[in-house]
Amino acid sequence: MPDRSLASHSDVGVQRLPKSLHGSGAALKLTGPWSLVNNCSSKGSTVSEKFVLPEHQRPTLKHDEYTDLEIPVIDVAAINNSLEGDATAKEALVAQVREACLNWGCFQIVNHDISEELLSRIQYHVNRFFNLPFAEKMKVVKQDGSVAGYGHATVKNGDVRPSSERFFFANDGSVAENAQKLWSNWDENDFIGSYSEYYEKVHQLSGSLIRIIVQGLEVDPVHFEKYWKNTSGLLLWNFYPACPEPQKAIGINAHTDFNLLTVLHENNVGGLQIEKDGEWVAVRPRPGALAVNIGDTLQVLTNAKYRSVPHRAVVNETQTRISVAYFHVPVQGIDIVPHPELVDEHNPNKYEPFTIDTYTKIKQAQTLNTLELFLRTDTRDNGVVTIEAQSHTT
Ligand SMILES: O=C(O)CCC(=O)C(=O)O
Ligand SMILES: [Fe+2]
Repeated sequence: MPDRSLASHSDVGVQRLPKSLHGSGAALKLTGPWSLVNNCSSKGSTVSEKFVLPEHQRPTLKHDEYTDLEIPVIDVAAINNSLEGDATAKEALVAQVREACLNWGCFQIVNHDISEELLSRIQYHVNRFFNLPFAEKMKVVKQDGSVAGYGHATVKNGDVRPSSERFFFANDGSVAENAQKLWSNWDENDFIGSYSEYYEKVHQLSGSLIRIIVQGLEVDPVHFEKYWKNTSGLLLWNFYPACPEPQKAIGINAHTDFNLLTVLHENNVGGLQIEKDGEWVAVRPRPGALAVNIGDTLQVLTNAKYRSVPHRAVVNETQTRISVAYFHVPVQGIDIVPHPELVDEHNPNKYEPFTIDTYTKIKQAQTLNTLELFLRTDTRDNGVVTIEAQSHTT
């Protein structure tokens, strides 16, 4: 099964990059919103050509092809216990999370404090938004240079489009503005209320999770804290319409996330796949559970002890899938460097310093193996980095 190996999942051939950190695909041309017009199923029983992947890139693992190889499911009820209060439960949680981070780079959590009622309210708004007529959605289309708005995973000129739509939110007043444009006559308040409630909860939860994650490293946490003190995050709604020939298309290309940590809610359809030891593994959705994955910047802070997991989303023939991703983002303007206690003669510092501001821009042009652009020359094999060019941006 060729596509199961990540190494064979090269989109447009292999690029060879010079040692320089910069110039990594800045010339890529991105499509504009006009290319959103139709979705995967718009042609009836066959998939529209713009979504058809070359044969060698097609996903062979179906959305619901689950096996016994499953990502860990972790009960996080003890997440906010004080160590003094219930040391045993908390220590057990730290140990489970550590194992999951070392072996998988991701896990699912249950018994968190985001209620199923709130999750279904969010799903209601997600469905309502994406089912609006195209012209309505275009009222809030993402403009060049802004983070927030409606769009789809950016694609290079001439490349095939992922079969999904997206709506990005930013903490810059645009949520209220967009809500007004869309819902001025009906449930604007309900939308903003549900959005804010979810944002606050998932933001808090991510803050607690990241502390549990770094506790498992058994190093002085002070180095880490500046990266997430008063930090914020971004929410993204993803929408994957049913696709008449799902085996020919992809919902979101293989990528890693740019940030510290992502918390993902999905409906009960299935489609998320993660890469484990060169093979794709389908993640089984569990009602009420949230999926958590390590992002690139946490990989750097841990000097690659914890890895940012490559993942993708596949589509299916009959059901619409939605997901809501929360990206916990490090504070801007600070160099991201590994914890000194995780660097020694056996594990030299692998990365050149960078800020999240720079990284985010580069990530837009290359979404898989992006960190290889920042490998220190003394840790590279031969001074030349091999990357797979990708077409999706997170
Ligand atoms: O929808 C999913 O399962 C994955 C979404 C994702 O990876 C992303 O938005 O970065
Ligand atoms: Fe992602």
